[in-house]
Amino acid sequence: MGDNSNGTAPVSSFLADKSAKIFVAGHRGLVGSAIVRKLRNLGFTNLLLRTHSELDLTRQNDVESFFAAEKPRFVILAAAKVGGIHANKTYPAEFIGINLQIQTNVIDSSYRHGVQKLLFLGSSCIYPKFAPQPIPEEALLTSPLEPTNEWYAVAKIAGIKMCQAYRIQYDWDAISGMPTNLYGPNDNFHPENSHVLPGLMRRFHEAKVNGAKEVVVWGTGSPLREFLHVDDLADAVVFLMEKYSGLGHLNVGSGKEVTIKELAELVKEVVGFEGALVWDSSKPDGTPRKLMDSSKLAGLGWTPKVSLKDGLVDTYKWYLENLKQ
Ligand SMILES: NC(=O)C1=CN([C@@H]2O[C@H](COP(=O)(O)OP(=O)(O)OC[C@H]3O[C@@H](n4cnc5c(N)ncnc54)[C@H](OP(=O)(O)O)[C@@H]3O)[C@@H](O)[C@H]2O)C=CC1
Ligand SMILES: C[C@H]1O[C@H](OP(=O)(O)OP(=O)(O)OC[C@H]2O[C@@H](n3cnc4c(=O)[nH]c(N)nc43)[C@H](O)[C@@H]2O)[C@@H](O)[C@@H](O)C1=O
Repeated sequence: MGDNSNGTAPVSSFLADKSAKIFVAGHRGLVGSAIVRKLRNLGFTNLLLRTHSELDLTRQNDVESFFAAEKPRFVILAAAKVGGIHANKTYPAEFIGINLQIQTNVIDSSYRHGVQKLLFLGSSCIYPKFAPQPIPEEALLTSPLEPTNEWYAVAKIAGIKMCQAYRIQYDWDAISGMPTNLYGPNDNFHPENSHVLPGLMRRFHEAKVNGAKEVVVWGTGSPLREFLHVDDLADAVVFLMEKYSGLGHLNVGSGKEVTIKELAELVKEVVGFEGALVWDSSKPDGTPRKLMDSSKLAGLGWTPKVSLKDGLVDTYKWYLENLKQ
């Protein structure tokens, strides 16, 4: 727990012991795989990893037995039911139910089995639909959520509150980071259920390969989104594990926003598709704008490094090398 003058710095170092056992939950996903890359690059040698089929985190007894047997020292919770606007709208029961189950099981078992520190990941969708921009952490629970993702957001808000409650009642070091929209290697490129960036990358790529004249893009193109490369997020996760032990959740963003129209033009250029964009305004826009205020994290000394253009080039390279066409 924090015992420094501002009460938010950890008492012991995360980076000091590279043999510490760290459970990265969701290690094959976009975020989990980037965290594993980062930890391995830093020299960590004792990562505890389980695939979904090896350990279903919605099963309380299995999670309990796993923690009892393995006793990790640190936990980074990057396992969740995740998806873009269409998936969130279509599968509300899964987005609230699975996420509540995973996070409740992992947070509670971590506490019960002596985990020294846990990091929970939420999302910028926890904030009200019409939050002030850029969105400060204090905007949480001040007005209604965006309906397309309220089920997921409610689960994520419960995760933040659970970490806070365990810190208050048990003096236990659980922290929460709220990333903005992420992208990068190992993203989900599903045509309907993905987020906008991988969804468009795949659609433009397939249109280029098939010689299509146009590509359909959802909504009006006017919503603004803030994107962060997942390698920057992984860097921020390690930074938070090392430097932060406060009660409040912290925003993790790039500080830069683009309209969906600008994003679509950029992805089109990176992929090299030369046809036209057609806007399908029957599809939802979602929240109009969600630029986060990440100045608290910046104040602790963390800054992102990857520009959107460089990140897109890197992601498209990964896509070409890794996806079965
Ligand atoms: N992607 C984004 O833009 C953003 C993500 N985040 C947060 O980051 C975290 C990770 O997201 P992301 O990496 O994008 O998601 P992914 O879908 O890429 O990865 C999620 C991981 O969780 C695993 N998982 C899901 N359900 C279970 C389960 N029941 N038991 C065990 N493992 C399970 C998945 O395994 P499998 O595939 O085998 O099911 C997968 O490895 C989430 O908490 C998300 O809210 C926050 C902001 C933005
Ligand atoms: C990270 C965050 O992600 C989700 O929120 P979102 O930001 O609205 O997610 P999105 O990436 O799916 O869409 C962004 C914008 O882009 C437009 N859009 C255009 N064309 C496509 C398209 O082809 N696919 C998608 N998915 N969107 C498209 C789309 O209509 C919307 O205006 C949350 O549900 C929640 O999961 C969460 O936390």
